[in-house]
Amino acid sequence: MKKQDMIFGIHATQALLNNSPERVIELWVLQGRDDERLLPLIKTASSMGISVQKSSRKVLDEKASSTQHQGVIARVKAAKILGENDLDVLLEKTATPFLLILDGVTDPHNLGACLRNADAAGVQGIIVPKDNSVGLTAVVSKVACGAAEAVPLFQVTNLARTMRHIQDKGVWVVGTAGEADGNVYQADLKGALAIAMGSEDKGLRRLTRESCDSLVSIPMSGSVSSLNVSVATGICLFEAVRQRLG
Ligand SMILES: C[S@@+](CC[C@H](N)C(=O)[O-])C[C@H]1O[C@@H](n2cnc3c(N)ncnc32)[C@H](O)[C@@H]1O
Repeated sequence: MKKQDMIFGIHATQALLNNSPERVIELWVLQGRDDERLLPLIKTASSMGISVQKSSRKVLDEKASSTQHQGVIARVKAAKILGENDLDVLLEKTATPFLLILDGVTDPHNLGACLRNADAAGVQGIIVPKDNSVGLTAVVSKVACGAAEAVPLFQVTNLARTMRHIQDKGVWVVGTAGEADGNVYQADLKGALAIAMGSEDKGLRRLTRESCDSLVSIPMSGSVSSLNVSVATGICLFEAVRQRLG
């Protein structure tokens, strides 16, 4: 397990300082970039006693292995990996769980976008299988715009078993697949709920699909056969939000 990580981007770094400042070891900011968006961040970090170092763009690009750092990189202690026991703690204290299951999403941009959607929709936690899924990388954090530091990600060994476990605790699991008979707008998404999304290439695995309480599709009118998983996630989560608000 890695003991340290890099997180970059203004929103991701700000969220980290807000939610888990104890994880931040030091910040590197772009020399001469004392602009309006970076200054509050620099001030917050300095007030917490976190060292802030000025570096050239070239150094920042190298540290982030990316040019997408927006002039700020945080060196952080790696986040605690959450598992089945942590999920139980969440379920104990949550009256009406609203969860997202991602069955093998491998593209960091997709996981980042799903985290961002989940945060915006008020999802309390995301469940992913430990194997064959992307974890919380720096790119995921950057794309998630702060949501990776706000929404807990539970990495479980056996997804089907975890699904049965949350079902035993009263959570209704709705899987999504283009060929399902019922559509997401007809489904009841109001109670304790987990919405399960499949991977980019294969969709839901057979066992995951068979473990769902129901399956829904998003109606498609055009010529493409499926939506990007993060787009489909946003549609399903916000249909649930619409119903839960009503
Ligand atoms: C890119 S799709 C996977 C396509 C894959 N070839 C398949 O056969 O399922 C990734 C995930 O997004 C969701 N998704 C995409 N389009 C959908 C649709 N029209 N209805 C329901 N879910 C959809 C599903 O969770 C799917 O597993």
